[in-house]
Amino acid sequence: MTTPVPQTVRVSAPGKINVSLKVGPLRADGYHSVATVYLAVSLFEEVAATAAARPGITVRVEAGGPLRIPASGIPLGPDNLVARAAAALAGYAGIPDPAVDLLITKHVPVAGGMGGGSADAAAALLACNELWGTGLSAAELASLGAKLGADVPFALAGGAAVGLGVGDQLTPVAAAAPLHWVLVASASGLSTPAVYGRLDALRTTSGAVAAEPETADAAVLAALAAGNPAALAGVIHNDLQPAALSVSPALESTLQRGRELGALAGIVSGSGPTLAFLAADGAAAAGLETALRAEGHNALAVYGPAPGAEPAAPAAPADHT
Ligand SMILES: C[C@@](CO)(OP(=O)(O)O)[C@H](O)COP(=O)(O)OP(=O)(O)OC[C@H]1O[C@@H](n2ccc(N)nc2=O)[C@H](O)[C@@H]1O
Ligand SMILES: Nc1ncnc2c1ncn2[C@@H]1O[C@H](COP(=O)(O)OP(=O)(O)O)[C@@H](O)[C@H]1O
Repeated sequence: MTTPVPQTVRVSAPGKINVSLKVGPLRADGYHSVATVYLAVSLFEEVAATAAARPGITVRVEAGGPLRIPASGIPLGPDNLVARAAAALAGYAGIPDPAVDLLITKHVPVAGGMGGGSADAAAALLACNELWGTGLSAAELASLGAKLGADVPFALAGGAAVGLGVGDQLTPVAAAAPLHWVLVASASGLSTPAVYGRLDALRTTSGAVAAEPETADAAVLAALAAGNPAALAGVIHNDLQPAALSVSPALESTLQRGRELGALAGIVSGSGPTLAFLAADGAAAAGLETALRAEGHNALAVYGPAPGAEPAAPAAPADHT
């Protein structure tokens, strides 16, 4: 008996926040070395890869989800990270004429500082690896992913991890208990290179000399390992935050408001503009989500760590009762 070849493979992959992000000086290659602590959160992208009748890689996007993400700003051609992921895998595995339709179900804010495009790339790598039976190992997928974006290896891995290098050199770290957060999405995104560039400019203006970040913040790792949100609240830190606030000053008042409404701490997620507020527990996060929504913010309670890229749960059967 032969094993049936799957026609569609669906994979989910998480968005992330950086609970700690130290950024070094601008390097000659245009990147910055970082020492970050990533946390995958329970807001997932999904990519469905379907075998196509004719050669070519096509991309469609279904937007929406609890944060009502619009599809605008997402390229649908070969620049989309899922198309680049499929092409990279086909090139590596020696598939000359890949034929696949890729459907992204978008839940993570676009250009939001939560690595949504990286999650899509990670999901596409895993889905095409399964669809084409190419059998790449997790390490091979991570290495292909790192060429697509610094955050892609973490979207494959999920959980909580220290990221060194440009964020792609990962070491998983322990998290004793789920941490509860409330995300606040913005109506428009911020460009990651522009926010890194603003950080360089702010440092030049102030005369601050950035150190090469060599290790992740030990106090952050201890608070994660202990599952202690109150301790974590005192030490979460993002070197890109002043730059994101400088590009988008309106974020400051929302950060302030989240704290007034009971968040233990608030931070810009990655290069922003999504904000992440840390809550004491799940009930506090639900209350904060309600309070922020009542004031017109696009807020969502999530938890982390969450799993990395994995086969998506099958759709719930239709209820015929
Ligand atoms: C800031 C962070 C924090 O995790 O995430 P986001 O806020 O984008 O989600 C990452 O460093 C972003 O990772 P990612 O979005 O995958 O970056 P890439 O596509 O590889 O790079 C886009 C551009 O950002 C800048 N970049 C990125 C990573 C890095 N360590 N240093 C940089 O200077 C470079 O200008 C680069 O050309
Ligand atoms: N699948 C994708 N989803 C979102 N953005 C994508 C995708 N493919 C390419 N992009 C481009 O990458 C940019 C940043 O993507 P995204 O990962 O959403 O943001 P961030 O780096 O802030 O986490 C977008 O503005 C868009 O131009």
